[in-house]
Amino acid sequence: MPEAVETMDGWYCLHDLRKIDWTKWKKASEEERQQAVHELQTMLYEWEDVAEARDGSHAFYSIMGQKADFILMILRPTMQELSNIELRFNKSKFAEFTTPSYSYVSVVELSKYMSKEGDNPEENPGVRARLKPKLPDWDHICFYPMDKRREGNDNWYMLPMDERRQLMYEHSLTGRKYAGEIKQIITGSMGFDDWEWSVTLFAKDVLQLKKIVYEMRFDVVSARYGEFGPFYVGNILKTDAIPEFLAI
Ligand code: VOV
Repeated sequence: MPEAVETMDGWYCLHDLRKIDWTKWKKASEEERQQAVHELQTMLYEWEDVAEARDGSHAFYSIMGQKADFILMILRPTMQELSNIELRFNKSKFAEFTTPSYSYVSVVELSKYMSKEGDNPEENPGVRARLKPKLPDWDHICFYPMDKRREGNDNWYMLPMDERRQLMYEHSLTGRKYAGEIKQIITGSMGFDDWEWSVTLFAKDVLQLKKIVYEMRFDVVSARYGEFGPFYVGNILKTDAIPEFLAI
């Protein structure tokens, strides 16, 4: 029986994607709109303080196309805290003008494929920091869920550990070419949501998102074993810029 790789798990993660009901928003009174914007900004400023204290992190981006209007990605030490945030958002005035479009529940995950014999990566401060990451405030985000295939001869879960390790190593070489251009957060979601991992990429130059995903299609681990869910791409929505984003 192939051996399962050990994972290290960090902060819990919610990707919350919503649409804005622009018709309803336009029909609301100026006072209602102001209340909604103010509440939303207050929440985000509070979460910025949480991030400053290194008790969590979040990212807020507008989404291109018709699948959603914005994404809120939240990281917190416990699932309960994520739940409280979701509830608070749902009870806010602004939420009255939104409809859900997609959500994803997971936990920041690093695997031990690359660990050296006898090493305990959990003791490594760099590894510990990556399990509780500070999400970058780069201009663009790309989020998608994915699986590793389990079909006939293309069954990732039947490969021996050494073969999987080698394929992951090749994957990491492609990834390393994008150092400084792309920051990736991989979260595991087995038992939590419909796919096995979520991939969240941040880029300063939006084109680098297309380039890395394209190049990785040729890595065996993606070409042969990758299955992908819907892709979402967007632009940063800074808290101060929200009134302008929502202005009508
Ligand atoms: C930005 C670049 C980048 C870099 C440097 C990088 C490196 C690494 C390393 C070293 C490791 C293994 C150890 C660990 O850290 O877990 C991983 C792990 C993983 N990756 Fe990755 N990945 C990147 C980027 C990157 C992308 C763009 C994708 C999507 C693939 C695509 O085709 O769309 C991806 C996927 C994953 C997944 C799903 C896993 C977990 C798989 C598993 O079976 O456990 N990843 N990844």
